[in-house]
Amino acid sequence: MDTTNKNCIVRISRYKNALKRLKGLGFVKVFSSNLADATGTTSAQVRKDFSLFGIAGNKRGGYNVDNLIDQMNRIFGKYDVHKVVLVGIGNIGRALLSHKAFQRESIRIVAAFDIDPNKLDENARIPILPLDRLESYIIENEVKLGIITVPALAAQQVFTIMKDAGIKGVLNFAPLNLQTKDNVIVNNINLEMELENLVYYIMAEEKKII
Ligand SMILES: NC(=O)c1ccc[n+]([C@@H]2O[C@H](COP(=O)([O-])OP(=O)(O)OC[C@H]3O[C@@H](n4cnc5c(N)ncnc54)[C@H](O)[C@@H]3O)[C@@H](O)[C@H]2O)c1
Repeated sequence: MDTTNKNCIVRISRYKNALKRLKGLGFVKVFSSNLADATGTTSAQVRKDFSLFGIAGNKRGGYNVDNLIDQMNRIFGKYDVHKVVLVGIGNIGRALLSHKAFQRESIRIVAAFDIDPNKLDENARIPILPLDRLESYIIENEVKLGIITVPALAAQQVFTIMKDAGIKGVLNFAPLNLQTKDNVIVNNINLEMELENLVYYIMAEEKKII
């Protein structure tokens, strides 16, 4: 996915969150200007993003909120169930496993894997299995998404197993950029970098240098 499309999908996600808020406030219709104000962009950008993703609606009379949310849910595949495997049951892995949204929504963690024999539990609500079963599990269950929450040193090895077994999208929490020449999308979540970024902007704002 190129950067333009990636930025656009991030904005669509923001529009969707804004729409949910506006719906909660009683809005039945919205204009592109409402969404632009709520997400810090311009009306022209909202309309451009909608056109790129084929989101239809009556521009002059306003867009129906429920209908927009429905169209965006389709873009994010909310009406299908997307199976996810998670590797590394440490602090972050456990937090993600117990996250309610992954239990009832369309994105569902179906199995977790670890190398530590003390952490395995085949009978848990989400089974925790040994790493050597990762490849066959992905293939047999046709899983397309993976989450990596192992230490940095182990992340590339885990990623290679996932990729070779057919995973197409990876959310990586380990602090390194995974190497891939294949058709796999990797989203790196680097919490330290994000915080550093925030610190910079707060400092810059205080000194009024941006
Ligand atoms: N904890 C944080 O606040 C935090 C913040 C930012 C980034 N991270 C990064 O996220 C990742 C996970 O962090 P954490 O705190 O949950 O780590 P953790 O040490 O608590 O857990 C890591 C887990 O991975 C397992 N593991 C190790 N090698 C493995 C392998 N080859 N295959 C399968 N499982 C393996 C371990 O047994 C352990 O259960 C790390 O890369 C860390 O740098 C963590």
